[in-house]
Amino acid sequence: MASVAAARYGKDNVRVYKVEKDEKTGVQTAIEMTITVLLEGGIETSYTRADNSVVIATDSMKNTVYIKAKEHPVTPPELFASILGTHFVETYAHISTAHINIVTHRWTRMIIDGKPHPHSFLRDGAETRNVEAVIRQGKGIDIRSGIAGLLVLKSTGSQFHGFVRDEFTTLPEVWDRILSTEVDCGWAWKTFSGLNAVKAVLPKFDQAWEDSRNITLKTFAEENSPSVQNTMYKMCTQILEAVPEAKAVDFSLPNKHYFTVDLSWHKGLKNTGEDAEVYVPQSGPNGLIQLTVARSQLRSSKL
Ligand SMILES: O=c1[nH]c(=O)c2[nH]c(=O)[nH]c2[nH]1
Repeated sequence: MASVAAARYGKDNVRVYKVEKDEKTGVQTAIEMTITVLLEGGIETSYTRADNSVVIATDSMKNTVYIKAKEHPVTPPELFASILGTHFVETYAHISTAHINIVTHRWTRMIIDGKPHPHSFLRDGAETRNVEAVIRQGKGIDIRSGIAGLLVLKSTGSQFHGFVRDEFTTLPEVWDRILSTEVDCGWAWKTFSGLNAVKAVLPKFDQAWEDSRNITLKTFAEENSPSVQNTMYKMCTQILEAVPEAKAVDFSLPNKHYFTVDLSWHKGLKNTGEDAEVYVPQSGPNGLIQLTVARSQLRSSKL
């Protein structure tokens, strides 16, 4: 006999834009998000017996996103995800869990003649602020906040040596290399008991995002990196210290390689070692280094 082992469904790629207007100053703020809603619960019969009486149409989920965006603040995204998810598990008795993902895109205020412009913005990069929230009926809210698509490069201040050398190894050891990656990182909050518990720590969400971003950039820039592995561990431990409410921090970093090119065949041009100036950016294959550091592991590593 076959049986349903797992099922969830919902609306993906719900695009929403909201403008916040400060009537006193005339300053407006643009917020653009892409939202995913996935629901779980007593929906098995919709798959096994064509029982649509348990189906909330994904079209209605999309409508709900727009209505809740009108009725409530959409920032910080951790709050809006919690509001949305709580609505679904509290409104529909047979829905036990709501998975709400929010990707917030950058609309950075323009600086015109040295002054912040009241209503004009630019997209200064593909970086997004992300929230993955799981809202369980009567069992609290789990949130992972994060940053994705933050492309960084340093032209020196990175090394890689001392790794395994055997009959499969061709990579030379280097004491000076280019380091580039696209940061995907996240910090998982301790479980919130419900929407009110999320509301109680509201300012901490923006602060955690700012601290995590600053720590990531500062560590990347200032450290003479011995490896992606060690640099990302340093980022994780600092974020755990800066965000006491986070129980774990994770990073996924592709190593975007830049290869040197030997040009000595052309009139003896020197372009290797200390003379390297022209490199060939690689699209793939690339390294991919991942790490999660949890608070308890951090404590035991200090013993
Ligand atoms: O920082 C690095 N870590 C690795 O594991 C690795 N492997 C590799 O080929 N280059 C690098 N760089």
